[in-house]
Amino acid sequence: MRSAHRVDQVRAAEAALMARLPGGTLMQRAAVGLAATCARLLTRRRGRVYGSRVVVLAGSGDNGGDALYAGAALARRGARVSAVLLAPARAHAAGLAALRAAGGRVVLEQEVGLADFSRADLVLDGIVGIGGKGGLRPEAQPYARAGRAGVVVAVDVPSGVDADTGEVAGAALRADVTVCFGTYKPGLLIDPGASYAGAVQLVGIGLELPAAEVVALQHADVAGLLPVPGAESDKYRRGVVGVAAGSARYPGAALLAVAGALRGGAGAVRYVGTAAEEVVRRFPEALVTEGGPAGAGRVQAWVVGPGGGEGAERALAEALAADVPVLVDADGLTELARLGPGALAGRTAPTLLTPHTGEAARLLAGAENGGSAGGGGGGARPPAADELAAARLGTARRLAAAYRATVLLKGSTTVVADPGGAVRVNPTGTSWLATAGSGDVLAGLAGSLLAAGRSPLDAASVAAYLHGLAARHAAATPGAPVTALEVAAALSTAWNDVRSAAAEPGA
Ligand SMILES: NC(=O)C1=CN([C@@H]2O[C@H](COP(=O)(O)OP(=O)(O)OC[C@H]3O[C@@H](n4cnc5c(N)ncnc54)[C@H](OP(=O)(O)O)[C@@H]3O)[C@@H](O)[C@H]2O)[C@@H](O)CC1
Ligand SMILES: [K+]
Repeated sequence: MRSAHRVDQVRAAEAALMARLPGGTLMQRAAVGLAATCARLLTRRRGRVYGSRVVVLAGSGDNGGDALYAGAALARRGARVSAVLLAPARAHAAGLAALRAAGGRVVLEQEVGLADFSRADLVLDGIVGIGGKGGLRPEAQPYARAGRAGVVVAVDVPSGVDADTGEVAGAALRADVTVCFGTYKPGLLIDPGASYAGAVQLVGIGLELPAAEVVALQHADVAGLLPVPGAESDKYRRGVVGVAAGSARYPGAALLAVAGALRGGAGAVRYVGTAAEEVVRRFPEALVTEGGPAGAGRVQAWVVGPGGGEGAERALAEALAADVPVLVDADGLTELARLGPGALAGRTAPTLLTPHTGEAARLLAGAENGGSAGGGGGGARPPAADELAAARLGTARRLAAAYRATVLLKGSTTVVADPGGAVRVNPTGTSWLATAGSGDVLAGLAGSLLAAGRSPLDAASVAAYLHGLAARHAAATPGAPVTALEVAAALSTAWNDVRSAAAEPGA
């Protein structure tokens, strides 16, 4: 599991540890780890550190200090190191002295700095770290636009990325590798920040941190959360997932949601809706009923909404009336936005919402208006979907708080937020999942995990993880496009992948 902590948590842990250690110890630990990664990267690129060209971009804080000390260590191994000072009067004095003593040179002119930057074998981005506010300042912006021949290593956080949220206000410096200290930061795991961070490496510096609110699951965590039938299991004990999906207009959504549900570990899938005939023809193992959730037999969790069309209103009302977990997706979310959070107020079983950012915008507007069906204000401007996408963590949390439900916000970096504050970010996503029907598969899969007894947080984060992995497996060649049905078909490979990696010694 990758655990990410907020800046205030890191600062508190740092202060507690620094009170017990000689001054400068933590920065030295950070710089040693940073220099080791840089040396490995240079050796991979050029065969050796000696003679390689290194540029240190140093800002005014300790982030610049880390970079200058690491630059000094590389200079001692024979690298030709230039330090570009973005705030010359406030550069980290001891770090600068160390660099000079090791033979590094200092560059103050931007033109020279940019020329060095563009031809360097390796650039250390120490402009700003967890003390940063806002995007890159004007003096640093040309580096974000400049061409580069070598590898860019961000120190702790790519400069310009908000460490707590992954938001980028204006420009940020794109890194190939980020070396972070003490813990991951949420902004390194959540887009757009994550897309600036490249490969993220953690250097331990001995911080004692509280339990993390934001985590990214890894194979071993997911393996531990997969429902595995015991010897005594029957289909009811394994869970029956009810799928209320599809309509005359969108029969395909029913098939895709059922395809996902069949591979999520529930013991049986019960389909209700107008596509019953197509469903049973394609999936003879599914139980089917025409009509709505109220008249269907026993289920342990409902999935309602994919391709629901005009039937979504009734399906949602009937599913929410059942005292079992309910996953609401697609047309079910549009209907829920119309009703507002009051529609969930009487529920005691959990609810899981799976919006993309467009649906999130409608849900938030519905929450602010008290539901347009409820005759509330109705006048608030719905938040724009792209603004919500740029602030994914905050959006998921706002929705979870407003609806008192677990929210899986889809998109580049799927974020799952529990109303209690816990957040999981998905590390397996791929942009090829932005394909028609892929959300229907995800809804079925997550609903199946709910029916099998997983909590909404676990069901949603495990489903997102397997779904992303399946999309990678489904591609004929790495990075090739995939269809939603291929993703559903590859779910068992993803499942096996997770289990076998977790079974390996040392996992
Ligand atoms: N915590 C730990 O355990 C350890 C932390 N360590 C390291 O310390 C780093 C944190 O150092 P820090 O606190 O000095 O802050 P830092 O990020 O260097 O920047 C603050 C300076 O930048 C400025 N500034 C602000 N915004 C800006 C912007 N957008 N663009 C440009 N400049 C901007 C602001 O000045 P201002 O101009 O606003 O007065 C201020 O002077 C951390 O990321 C890690 O690398 C390790 O050494 C070991 C242990
Ligand atoms: K940085």
